Amino acid sequence: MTKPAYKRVLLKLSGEALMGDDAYGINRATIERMVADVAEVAKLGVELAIVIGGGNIFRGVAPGAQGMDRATADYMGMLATVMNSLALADAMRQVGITARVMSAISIEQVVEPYVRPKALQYLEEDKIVIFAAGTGNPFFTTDTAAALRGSEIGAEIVLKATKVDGVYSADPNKDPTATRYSHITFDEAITKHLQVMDATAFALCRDQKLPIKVFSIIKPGALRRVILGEDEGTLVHV
Ligand SMILES: Nc1ncnc2c1ncn2[C@@H]1O[C@H](COP(=O)(O)OP(=O)(O)OP(=O)(O)O)[C@@H](O)[C@H]1O
Ligand SMILES: O=c1ccn([C@@H]2O[C@H](COP(=O)(O)O)[C@@H](O)[C@H]2O)c(=O)[nH]1
Repeated sequence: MTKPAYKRVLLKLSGEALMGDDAYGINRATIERMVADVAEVAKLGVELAIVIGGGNIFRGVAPGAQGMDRATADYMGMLATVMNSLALADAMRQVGITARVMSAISIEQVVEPYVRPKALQYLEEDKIVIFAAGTGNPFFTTDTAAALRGSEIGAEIVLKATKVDGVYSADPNKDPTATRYSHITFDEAITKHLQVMDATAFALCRDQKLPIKVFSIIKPGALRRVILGEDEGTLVHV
């Protein structure tokens, strides 16, 4: 009998990874693979809330936003996460998973607003909750939204599913000599300026004593291994 190591988790899915090998946007095969991974762990009985990034469509700090008012660019980034959230929920629906998208910004004709008690109710009903539009505020990221919502819903851990298989001593995509940590404290990650997540997200999780696991969403079976508490990725802890 396989027993999950957690009862409730906040899964942060990389927006950038959604592109697959495409230049931008949502790659169909990639989103279907991500949903298959999620379906596999949902069956284990773990309550899942998801935050998805927007890097495959728009980032307020990207070169394409240069010259724009930062807050306006950030709202565009948040809307990009709404699109990804809707695509994710729809891909889940197609394989028989019930998901609810809740937005931090008000666009009620499209998606229901984020209301914490309602989100908790959905989780208790074993529905997957997808938190869209980040924190609802410019100058933040979806990593911080994951830390925030994870804290609000009483998740036991934030799982950052990204394109790299953990936290490295430097960006492994830029420095081939970078080495991977199996675990690292929040304070070390912040003082070493490790940019796999932003410092705001690290600081919030540290203050709330909410551990983070960074792992690869590309590696087959990695999400399941993380959920089962097996040795995978990097644990960031107090
Ligand atoms: N010390 C580090 N260890 C690991 N990855 C790092 C480090 N420093 C920078 N990175 C980079 O951080 C990236 C992951 O963070 P990023 O927020 O850019 O992406 P994401 O969360 O996967 O995408 P999105 O923001 O679209 O959801 C990795 O792909 C890696 O290139
Ligand atoms: O709380 C938030 C979350 C996101 N944004 C903007 O959206 C983009 C995309 O999010 P990523 O975390 O980079 O994938 C981000 O660059 C911001 O521009 C935001 O303003 N507030």
